[in-house]
Amino acid sequence: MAQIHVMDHPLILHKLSLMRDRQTGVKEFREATREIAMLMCYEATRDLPLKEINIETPLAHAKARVISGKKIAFVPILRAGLGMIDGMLELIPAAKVGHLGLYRDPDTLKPVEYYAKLPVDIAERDVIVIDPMVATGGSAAEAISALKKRGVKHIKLMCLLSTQEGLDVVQKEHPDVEIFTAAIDPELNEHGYIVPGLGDAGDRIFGTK
Ligand SMILES: O=P(O)(O)OC[C@H]1O[C@H](OP(=O)(O)OP(=O)(O)O)[C@H](O)[C@@H]1O
Ligand SMILES: O=c1cc[nH]c(=O)[nH]1
Ligand SMILES: [Mg+2]
Repeated sequence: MAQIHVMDHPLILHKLSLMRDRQTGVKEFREATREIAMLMCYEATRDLPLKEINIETPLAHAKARVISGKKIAFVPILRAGLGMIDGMLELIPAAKVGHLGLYRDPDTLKPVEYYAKLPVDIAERDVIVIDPMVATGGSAAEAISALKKRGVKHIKLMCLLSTQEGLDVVQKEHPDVEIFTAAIDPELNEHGYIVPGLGDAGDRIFGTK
């Protein structure tokens, strides 16, 4: 079973608390989403392979390490995952971006796919799926399945808030996927919202409620 990494960095936890606060407006919520995504991208890319190259510093020859050309793609789950993409791209600007549109049916809470546009070479890329919320886990599991169907072999999942029950669903279907979450909250309410959570991430990022 691949690991679940729960963040403990004070900057991440501080910004996450800002996001939880109902008083936090769209601008600050969006900024915090972007910033946490950037900080978590740093954690999730610790295993990127390096190679040694020869360079000239102003003083001497040196052997220096650079990332060895790994092909990466980020796949935000629409809509809310879009709030995390700019922060990720600030760290890895050359990454390709695929989009998967899923919404949760409000009655069944099951994910419904409505859009998919992925890089043509997605099967050759290491993919990080991003979505601020893993509640029942249905959307994340479905997104990962959609990528595997298209031949993707190496997938990580990055979210801000999750529940243990949602993570269990993802891990059961996809034991190979390493997961990064800023926090794990205690429960889901009867509408499938994470409690205490932060509300509807998509609505708070885009100001739709
Ligand atoms: O783990 P689950 O129970 O599947 O729930 C999580 C999903 O719910 C939210 O999306 P939503 O359906 O609200 O769509 P939106 O991003 O367009 O608001 C969230 O961004 C996840 O994609
Ligand atoms: O708490 C939740 C659960 C699903 N989607 C959200 O945006 N928030
Ligand atoms: Mg939503």
